[in-house]
Amino acid sequence: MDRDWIATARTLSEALPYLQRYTGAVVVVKFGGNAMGDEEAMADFARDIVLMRQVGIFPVVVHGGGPMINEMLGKLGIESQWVRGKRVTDKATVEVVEMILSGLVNKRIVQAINDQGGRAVGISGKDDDLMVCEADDPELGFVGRPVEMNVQVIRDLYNAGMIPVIAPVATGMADNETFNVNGDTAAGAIAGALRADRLLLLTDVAGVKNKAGEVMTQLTPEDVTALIEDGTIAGGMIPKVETALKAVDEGVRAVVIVDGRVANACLLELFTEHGAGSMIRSTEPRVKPRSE
Ligand SMILES: Nc1ncnc2c1ncn2[C@@H]1O[C@H](COP(=O)(O)OP(=O)(O)O)[C@@H](O)[C@H]1O
Ligand SMILES: CC(=O)N[C@@H](CCC(=O)OP(=O)(O)O)C(=O)O
Repeated sequence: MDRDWIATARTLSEALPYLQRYTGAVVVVKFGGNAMGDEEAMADFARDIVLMRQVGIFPVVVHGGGPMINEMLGKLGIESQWVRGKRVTDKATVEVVEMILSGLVNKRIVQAINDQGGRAVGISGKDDDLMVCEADDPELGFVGRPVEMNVQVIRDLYNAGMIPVIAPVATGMADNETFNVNGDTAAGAIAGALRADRLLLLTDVAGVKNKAGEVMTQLTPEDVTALIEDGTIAGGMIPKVETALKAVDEGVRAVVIVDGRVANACLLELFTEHGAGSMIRSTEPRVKPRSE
């Protein structure tokens, strides 16, 4: 028993350099539907987020919810087609997407964080015109590509001690338009606009795998392009790596694709030497300072 307490104290002590490194850092965490799992996984994620805020990090949660959307569409007898990891979205589908993401999933995460003592506030890309989109591709219907980001609402929330939890649903340029945005795309656009220190993309695999099925701990933009071209990176992993490249290009220091099924995935990545998953980072020095 005594030994366990000693180990706990040592773990905390060893985390000191990482705690110091990340104080004041903005960390955007994309919580994918497949990583949400059961209540325990949700509570575990929520505890990590609250701990991050407690030690002086500004966590910003952007979530998905693809499996939950599928479940409701199934009940309604609506089928989805997928193109390059994105859901083809007609009018009926976008209504279900908004109900499930902004309603059910967003509030479930908010509640889980608040249950752990955090102060989560749930919004979508529509609130304060956070994310304004245009149609990504005519083939995809109401799938949005963010074209205008207004991230002040996020800064206002985290500077006031709150944890923003954001559903990837957005407004369009025209009145009454609603767009379904891929969760990874939304997280990348938000991280880019905030020039975040880290973007963690939580998913249900150990990282990006190469042809031999091994997890790659570091990836360059050239690796990513080659792996998409030869089909090694496919399906839902495509928007993730494309997001990572774009985010790094926009000034995010590093993007890490992390296994969200592992307990304390965020803490493992941020606060231990071990790190986790696949990292895509810029070798360029930061050009633009982050505005407060
Ligand atoms: N090269 C690859 N490495 C790892 N996963 C890959 C790769 N190519 C395709 N995938 C698939 O991408 C999936 C992750 O994307 P997705 O299902 O959209 O996750 P999430 O719901 O967490 O956002 C993995 O479960 C895996 O099946
Ligand atoms: C355009 C598009 O594909 N939107 C996604 C939004 C949810 C999402 O991204 O969920 P995950 O992160 O759980 O996959 C969808 O309709 O499923």
